[in-house]
Amino acid sequence: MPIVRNLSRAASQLLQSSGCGCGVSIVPVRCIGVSPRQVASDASFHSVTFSESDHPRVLITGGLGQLGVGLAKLLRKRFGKNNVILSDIRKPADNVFYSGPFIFADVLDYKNLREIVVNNRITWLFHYSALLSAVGEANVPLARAVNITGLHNVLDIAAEHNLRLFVPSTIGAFGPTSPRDPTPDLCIQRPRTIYGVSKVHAELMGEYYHYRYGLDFRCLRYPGIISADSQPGGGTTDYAVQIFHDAIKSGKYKCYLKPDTRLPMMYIDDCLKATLEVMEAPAEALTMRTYNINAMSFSPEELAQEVRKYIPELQMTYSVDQVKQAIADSWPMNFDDSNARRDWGWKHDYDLPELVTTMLGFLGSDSRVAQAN
Ligand SMILES: NC(=O)C1=CN([C@@H]2O[C@H](COP(=O)(O)OP(=O)(O)OC[C@H]3O[C@@H](n4cnc5c(N)ncnc54)[C@H](O)[C@@H]3O)[C@@H](O)[C@H]2O)C=CC1
Ligand SMILES: CC(=O)[C@H](N)C(=O)O
Repeated sequence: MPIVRNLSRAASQLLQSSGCGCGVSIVPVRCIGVSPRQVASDASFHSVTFSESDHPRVLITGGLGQLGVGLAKLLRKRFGKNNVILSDIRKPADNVFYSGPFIFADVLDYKNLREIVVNNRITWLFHYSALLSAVGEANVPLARAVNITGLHNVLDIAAEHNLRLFVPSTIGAFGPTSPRDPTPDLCIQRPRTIYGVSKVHAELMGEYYHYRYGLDFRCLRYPGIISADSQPGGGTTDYAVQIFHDAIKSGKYKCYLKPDTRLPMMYIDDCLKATLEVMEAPAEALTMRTYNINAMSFSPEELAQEVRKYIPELQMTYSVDQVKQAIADSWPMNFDDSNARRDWGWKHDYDLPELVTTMLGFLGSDSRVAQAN
């Protein structure tokens, strides 16, 4: 078996020469030349003060979606404005562009992404780019490219440059054969959407890179996220955001899921708080690298009933979208997040009543909320 012997000798020589002595640090560096397009990064990114240099240097990919702008705001408050770079392939609104560093980054362009990480001395990466469940089913090739090839690019760059990497997963990483009430961290995962398949792949690849190359990979499975000042990007849980807008505007909402479809949900502030907390948690506290997090669980009819406490005239009708209903019927109804609560002290702040008053207050129905209380 001379070939096998030679291969294992070569591997052990590489391991010994890796420098850190831990035996896992050979990183999957891709053989590429120097990019011909050495874009000078914005001069203001370089003007890091002494105290700012103690903070991580953060890049958020896919940052112009429902969650990224809020995450940038939270991280900038904590680490300083210039230490957090928001990126996307879309054009930012003026208020986002002027609120801190923004850069174009296509996660499918490996060399450009690598250049951004190097030029800006990035140390933490939040990988938010993705096509969500409903839009993913409408364009499987694109979802496969962004969610899987994009992830591979990010993983290699993170491993090569020793980054701490956060990749969100989702309730959509489970499927009809998973236990649904509640769904634990470790169980059967056979999702039936390209979105879910790509997220299980992300969980497994991230954990593999952690054990194989020492990558500091951290992952939370988010429930459906509800926010007032940002629009969802084409998921199955989006109804729980739209209902607030329509209830205030017209007093009517036509729901695409059946009235009793129960799904785990969370207010955006809790989601972003959890994301920062797991990234700041000491590595020793993490017994796993992928955690469920949860806050509440409700059906469209239960949400409508809570909204009617403040907008009694709300009329809810149902026109079921078969694709979204089939997806929702295969997802968890309740999420077991006891490991996150035990390991790094996860605790949500918003249950259904607080969610509803906060959303209505944000969207301009404060007077109705005040009258009802
Ligand atoms: N919003 C939610 O309810 C949940 C979100 N998540 C995860 O959190 C992350 C962020 O979610 P959202 O902000 O809601 O998503 P979103 O769909 O609102 O935003 C995704 C962003 O990715 C960008 N993008 C698409 N292709 C790209 C490419 N080639 N290169 C760079 N960027 C690209 C889009 O322009 C978009 O701004 C996603 O990974 C999602 O799977 C997980 C569970 C629930
Ligand atoms: C729960 C999610 O991941 C997302 N909101 C979707 O519905 O696709």
